[in-house]
Amino acid sequence: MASHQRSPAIKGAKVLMVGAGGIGCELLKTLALSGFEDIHIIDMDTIEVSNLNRQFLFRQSHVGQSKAKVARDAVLRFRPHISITSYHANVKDPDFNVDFFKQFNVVLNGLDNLDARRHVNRLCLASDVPLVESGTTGFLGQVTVHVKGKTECYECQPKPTPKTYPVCTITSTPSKFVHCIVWSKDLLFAKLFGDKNQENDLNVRSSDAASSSQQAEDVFERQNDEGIEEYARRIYDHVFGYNIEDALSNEETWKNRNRPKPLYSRDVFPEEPSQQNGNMDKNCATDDPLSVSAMASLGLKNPQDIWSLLENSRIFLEALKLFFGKREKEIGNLSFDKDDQLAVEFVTAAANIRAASFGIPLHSLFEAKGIAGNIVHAVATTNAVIAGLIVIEAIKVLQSDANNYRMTYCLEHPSRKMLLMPVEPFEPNKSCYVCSELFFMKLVMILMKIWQPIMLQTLRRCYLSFLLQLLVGLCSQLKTFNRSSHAILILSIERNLMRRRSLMACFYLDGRKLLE
Ligand SMILES: Nc1ncnc2c1ncn2[C@@H]1O[C@H](COP(=O)(O)OP(=O)(O)OP(=O)(O)O)[C@@H](O)[C@H]1O
Ligand SMILES: [Zn+2]
Repeated sequence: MASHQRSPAIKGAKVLMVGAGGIGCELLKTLALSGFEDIHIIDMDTIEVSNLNRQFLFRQSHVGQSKAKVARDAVLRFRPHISITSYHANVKDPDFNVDFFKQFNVVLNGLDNLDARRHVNRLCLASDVPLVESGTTGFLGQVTVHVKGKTECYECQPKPTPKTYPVCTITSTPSKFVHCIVWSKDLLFAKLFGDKNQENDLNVRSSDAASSSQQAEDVFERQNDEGIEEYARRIYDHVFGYNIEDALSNEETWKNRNRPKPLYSRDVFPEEPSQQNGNMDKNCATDDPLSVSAMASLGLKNPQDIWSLLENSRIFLEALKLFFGKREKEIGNLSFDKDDQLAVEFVTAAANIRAASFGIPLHSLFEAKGIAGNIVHAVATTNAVIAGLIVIEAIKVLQSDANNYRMTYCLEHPSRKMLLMPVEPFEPNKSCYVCSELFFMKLVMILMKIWQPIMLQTLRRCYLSFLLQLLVGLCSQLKTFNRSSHAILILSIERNLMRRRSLMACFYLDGRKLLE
């Protein structure tokens, strides 16, 4: 690539990469081809078969070997004269301390978890080394630059927590397929196969049952004299028929919404379901409960097909019957697992039947599994684009081109015909408890020294970060002090308290006193 145009800043740079996975493999290759000659790479993992479709430095024969080492060897094959040092280790190991970080001109993250990202952020702040941070989720990705005192640190803004949905949307007014999946997985599956005593927002009484002798009973309980077929159909009619009819009786709810359609098994099946029965024998060959399959019984093969309402209804009944027929011992203790084929089939079918009732497009088992397991399939191209952007920002950092630093977002759909959206980095957040250099730290330390036993107990009990943020709030107007030791002190306090060490240990990291 640009080897003949290498700038001295690139050639002389010593770079630390953390993570040799999807982004890391691309990044190492791009760094090497861009003229970087001294690269260190840390990754704690070994190669798995599932990595091979996108982590192109790895081959089948490498499965089980260190990612960092194999990535190094693969790149050295086409760039034999550069230096690549690999560490098969956790970046949180004490060996990777402030002194270790100080030897680098820039640190580049290709990690997949918040915890390690925060740790690297703090070490970069403490050692005053710029950090280029990155992440991808399917088609989405971002690269951000964090330079102490100039731009915000990785922890200046709170990170979004996993998405949750209002309960009423899930239980009564779904408008997206994901709402149907959450209902199917967290309410229906949990109610039928999980712990019966657990609180659950699913309506447990059908309108017919309310007026009958079943009034006080849980309709999800199978009666003593009830056959599996009869039970499965009763559940079907209850959740997709009676419950929807019940919801429709509240006119207010549907004033501005499309009314759902109640579905009963007698309407969905053109003939008696006994004639539709799957071939359970197709499941007899295996002893592994996780491979029992309603799809196999019914001869449905392609997980990427979108089943009709009839097919979903057949899968629903068949999966329910298989759970009671072949996995009865587990009932009461099951929780949804994306690797449990029968559970995925059941959840997909139930979500699709509910979607059909609410006029929401149906999805394939493959798609439903992704949504239910919160799986976003990695896209190799996104990783490659992000790796390229990391190198571009790293070069700017090495050339101290601060005016041109950019946070770049990789979008799924073009915005103004652009898929990449560059934004100027934000300034450090003055109330960030990691990078803001406020008097409060001194205050915390004095308090700790005086009240060590009490503080230790209290800190162990409450959330440390909450406490620190509270103190930041109180002291945010006070003058700053001590620029360098701030982030690392936080790191040390957290690390030592979590390991239940003495409070004085907090003032030392890797044997060195942090503050006078
Ligand atoms: N604390 C850590 N120390 C060192 N390496 C880490 C740490 N945490 C995560 N990593 C590495 O970061 C990399 C992230 O890569 P990626 O997101 O592609 O994940 P993956 O495990 O390779 O793939 P997937 O999770 O999608 O199966 C992994 O190789 C992982 O080992
Ligand atoms: Zn910060």
